[in-house]
Amino acid sequence: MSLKDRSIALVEDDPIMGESLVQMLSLEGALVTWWRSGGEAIAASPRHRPEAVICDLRLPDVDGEQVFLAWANSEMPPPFVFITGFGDIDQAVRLMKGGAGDFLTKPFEKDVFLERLADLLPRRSEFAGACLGVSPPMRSVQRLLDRIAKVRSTVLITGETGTGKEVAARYLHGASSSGELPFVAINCAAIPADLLESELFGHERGAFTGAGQRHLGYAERAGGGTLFLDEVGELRPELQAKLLRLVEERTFRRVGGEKDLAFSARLVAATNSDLQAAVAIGRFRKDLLFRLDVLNVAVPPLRERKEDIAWLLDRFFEEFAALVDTPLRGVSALTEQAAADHPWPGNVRELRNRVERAVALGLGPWLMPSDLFPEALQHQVVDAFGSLAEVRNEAERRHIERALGCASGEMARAAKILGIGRTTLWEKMQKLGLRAG
Ligand SMILES: Nc1ncnc2c1ncn2[C@@H]1O[C@H](COP(=O)(O)OP(=O)(O)OP(=O)(O)O)[C@@H](O)[C@H]1O
Repeated sequence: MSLKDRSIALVEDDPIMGESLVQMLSLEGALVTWWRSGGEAIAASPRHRPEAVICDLRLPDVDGEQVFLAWANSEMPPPFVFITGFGDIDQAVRLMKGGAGDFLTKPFEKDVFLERLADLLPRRSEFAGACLGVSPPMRSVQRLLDRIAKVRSTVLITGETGTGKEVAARYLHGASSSGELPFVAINCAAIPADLLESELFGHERGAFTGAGQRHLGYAERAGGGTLFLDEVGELRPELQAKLLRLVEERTFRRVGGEKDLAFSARLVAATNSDLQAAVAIGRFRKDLLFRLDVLNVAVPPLRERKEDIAWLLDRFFEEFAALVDTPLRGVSALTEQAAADHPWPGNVRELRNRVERAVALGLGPWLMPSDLFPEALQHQVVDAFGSLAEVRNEAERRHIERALGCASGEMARAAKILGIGRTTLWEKMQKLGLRAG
């Protein structure tokens, strides 16, 4: 697999080794960010989302393991390739068991290094096959994104926090013809306001104190791919003006630069705030909103698409159960019921976090409501108990609903998925008060 336009981070204190790796990767077309200390890499970890990190295990300030742990706690941790000396192999093996991607012992051959790195990079086309949900509202969001993927217009994705706006943006990117090009994400609220401009547009050497070398911003690194601006409503007025120029004229300038540079990526902005209201009180530019909101995709909150809850529960359960040695065999019907009744103020993110914790701590064999909602009082958990018949009916109802969802309401296909005859399915649906479609 080619490294062209893949964003790679390097954590290496040795200037000779660092230079040579940067050169080697750049020659392959990779977009490289080089941090010369572990501290620098840790400080940058919440903002930068490279597709892989190459990290020296022995760094002068903090251990490479600490750098790995800082990234491992992020939402989409990138794979790590550790560069180790002979004495560090035990530690490297332990890190691989903990989820790092690979390690190479110095000295290593260029071709071996590039091949092992390329193997670790996520395949971009995988995004295209992803499915955003089984509920009717999410299926229509997915259909809309499939249509938008065919054009290059700017997109505004709206929705409450944690609903999956970035997941939707990644899906759109993967489904586009530029899906092999970079997807560069930036959270406008997570970067200190005074750094944002140089992070977004880059800076020239000497543009300000500490700007020791030219730095390419996200707009430039996105190339012909997608630039995803999350929480765009948080941009300060000066940056709103610069973003307007980016969208209107499709050009930008690095901080301290004199040349206009062309912006060739598709811009996808996202917000969980009401931008119309922000315009009304003068906090957001009306002309910018007009330019961003060319195509609008509204991701509904999880409470408005309850069919996705059990589906996501299963997906996250499988994802986390595969990572640890757990006695848990699956999610109980009671837990599905309790999850369906929960309002999910933190949306999909909350669900994912709850499943992660439940899988880590659950004693099994089934993930129970108290694993998912440990804060609930004991008596509430007891109240959630129904008779066996109630629980069985509820589980059947949910399973049939999911099968119908997957079969787009077609009874014959749903019956096949469920492994029962059409008449049996029809009878069960009558009994449970379900309708197809
Ligand atoms: N359809 C989905 N399938 C699988 N995981 C999802 C889905 N939607 C959201 N998630 C997961 O939920 C979490 C939150 O998603 P994401 O970051 O896309 O939400 P967001 O709306 O962009 O949040 P914010 O407003 O806080 O930026 C992530 O861990 C993401 O992987």
